[in-house]
Amino acid sequence: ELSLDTVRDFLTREEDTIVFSLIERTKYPLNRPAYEPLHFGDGAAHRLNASFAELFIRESEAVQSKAGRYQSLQEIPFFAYRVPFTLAPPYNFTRDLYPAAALLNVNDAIWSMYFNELLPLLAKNGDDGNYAVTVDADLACLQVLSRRINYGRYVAEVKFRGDQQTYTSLIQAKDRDALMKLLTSEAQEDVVKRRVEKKAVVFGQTITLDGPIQTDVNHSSQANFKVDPSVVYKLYDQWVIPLTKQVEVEYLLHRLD
Ligand SMILES: O=C(O)C(=O)C[C@]1(C(=O)O)C=C[C@@H](O)C=C1
Repeated sequence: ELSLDTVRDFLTREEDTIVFSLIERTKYPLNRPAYEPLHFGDGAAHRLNASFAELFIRESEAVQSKAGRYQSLQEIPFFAYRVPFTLAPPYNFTRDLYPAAALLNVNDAIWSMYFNELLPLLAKNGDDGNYAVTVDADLACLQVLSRRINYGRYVAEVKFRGDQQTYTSLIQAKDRDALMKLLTSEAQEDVVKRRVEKKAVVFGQTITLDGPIQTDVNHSSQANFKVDPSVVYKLYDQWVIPLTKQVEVEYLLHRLD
């Protein structure tokens, strides 16, 4: 049963997965060659128009697609596939989303944000050649960020059902700004950003048998966390929440199609 509480619980639990997946990526150096166009042999003719990261993610998603991952609308791949059958047992997923807007997503924006903005803040310079495990860690980050952000479809569906009259007139007027204002709760955004920063403080500590676990975000700057809590705050403030809201508005604009 979808409600504002259940969709917010879902987003809250995804925070844990996001923080842990970022922590995993920080284990590896930047490993820049994994993100540059691949070359085989000499000359321009041997240059592929894709990086190792793109090939790895495309192939990984193809396997997962065959295994039924994208049968659930909570999951949206970065590359499009036509897969004739799935290997997984069939399951009748509930269809909570409005069909005309169900597949709407901002994966392209998530992809470029992750590689161009976030990754340089996460990974230290260096190259240890462990490209497959590194890019596997990128894939885990991308998948959870995509699931969280594109879950804005479900949040928007709940909000629409909760106030159909107001939303319907704004949708009919195609009033983006008013829709954005109506679905925004600044108090909730503040809770989310401060909580996720605290999770980075708590989850990212080196655990020893003596001493208390640190929970105070403001007095923890001297400590050495696995992922910088201020980067996690910034990730939510600048990208995760704004993109989620973009998904919500786009979903609503197609809610009466
Ligand atoms: O919880 C909500 O109501 C949401 O719409 C989700 C979310 C978020 O991305 O965390 C986005 C917009 C709101 O202003 C508050 C929070």
